Amino acid sequence: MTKYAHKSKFDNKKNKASWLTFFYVGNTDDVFSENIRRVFIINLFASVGILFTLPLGIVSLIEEKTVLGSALILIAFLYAMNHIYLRRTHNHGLSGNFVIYPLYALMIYLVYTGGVKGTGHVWIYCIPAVSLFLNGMKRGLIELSFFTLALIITMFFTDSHFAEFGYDPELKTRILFSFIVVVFLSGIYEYSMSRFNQELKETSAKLKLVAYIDALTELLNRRGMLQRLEASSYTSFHLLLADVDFFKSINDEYGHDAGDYALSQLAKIIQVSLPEGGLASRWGGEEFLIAVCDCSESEAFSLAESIRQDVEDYEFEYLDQKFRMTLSFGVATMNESTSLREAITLADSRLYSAKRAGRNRTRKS
Ligand SMILES: Nc1nc2c(ncn2[C@@H]2O[C@H](COP(=O)(O)OP(=O)(O)OP(=O)(O)O)[C@@H](O)[C@H]2O)c(=O)[nH]1
Repeated sequence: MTKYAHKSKFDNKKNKASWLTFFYVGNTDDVFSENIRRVFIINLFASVGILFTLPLGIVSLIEEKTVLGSALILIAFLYAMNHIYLRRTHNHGLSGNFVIYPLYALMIYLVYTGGVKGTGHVWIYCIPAVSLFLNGMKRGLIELSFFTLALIITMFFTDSHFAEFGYDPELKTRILFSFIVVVFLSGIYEYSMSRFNQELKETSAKLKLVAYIDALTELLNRRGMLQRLEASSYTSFHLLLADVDFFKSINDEYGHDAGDYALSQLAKIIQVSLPEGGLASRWGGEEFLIAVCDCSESEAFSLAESIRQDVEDYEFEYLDQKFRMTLSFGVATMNESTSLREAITLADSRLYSAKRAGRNRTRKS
């Protein structure tokens, strides 16, 4: 029979955020969601942005490059504001745009002016990774194509300050090609990462299914049932605990495969008898737990009796063997005065009492 000594894993489980998550994301219980991951990474990008633009902006101002210095400090300020906004709202779509578009503009500006001592162009290589991450493959590649076009126009068709720093004329072409190579490599990386993430999601969905569904009967398993019952908003429902009578002798007489087949047929009989909103689970080897709500105790008792009768009348056929089975039921109610665990224990002891009274019967007291 059933033992309920252990506490469910689902009791009072909370995902606690680390201080780093708190710094980048703010208060959240949902640390592992895709949404929060994006918020975290955008703010991480933004803080890296601040870390570079603020000191470079100050240096530029000291060197009396007023426009460049002001632009860098303005970007650092906007990123800091964005951080606060994102922490509060978690609206990563808008914030992502807010990070990437000023970044495109800043990079083109740095290439055009040469930045500090003609080194402005070395920063453009951070663009592909940030753009692909924030926009995804498709939109990222489209935006990177436009950025590359803007880069070509700036370097080859404008009166940029490139030549003023005494670079070899070949450098522009090399910058362009090396940038395209970085776009290409970042694209491959992003593609393999998104494939990996997709596979991870599918595997996690499959694992969840295996963790909560019984493979033989395709009903909820005990863990799945407990999770659903504990998460339920109903403050009262009825539990019908069923156990196959003398199931060992079915196995012994007709074989284990016939026993398996009988259990899966039994699950179907139970499933079709369930009223709307009812839940059925394979609670243990040859035990099934049914939960029904929005009905009276006597209706719950009648449901148990009707399933019991259906099973008694059903002839199981496995290969050329025919056999019959019966069920014993224990029925109990969970409500304000009886907790879920107490109701399960009560249903279990009533089932035991039905067994002792001769089996193939339902006990509700
Ligand atoms: N075929 C099959 N048998 C199972 C499965 N799970 C448990 N069993 C068998 O179910 C039987 C349960 O036997 P018991 O607990 O002695 O109970 P019973 O024979 O049903 O007798 P009562 O419950 O006292 O009426 C055992 O022989 C288990 O091997 C399963 O998944 N498939």
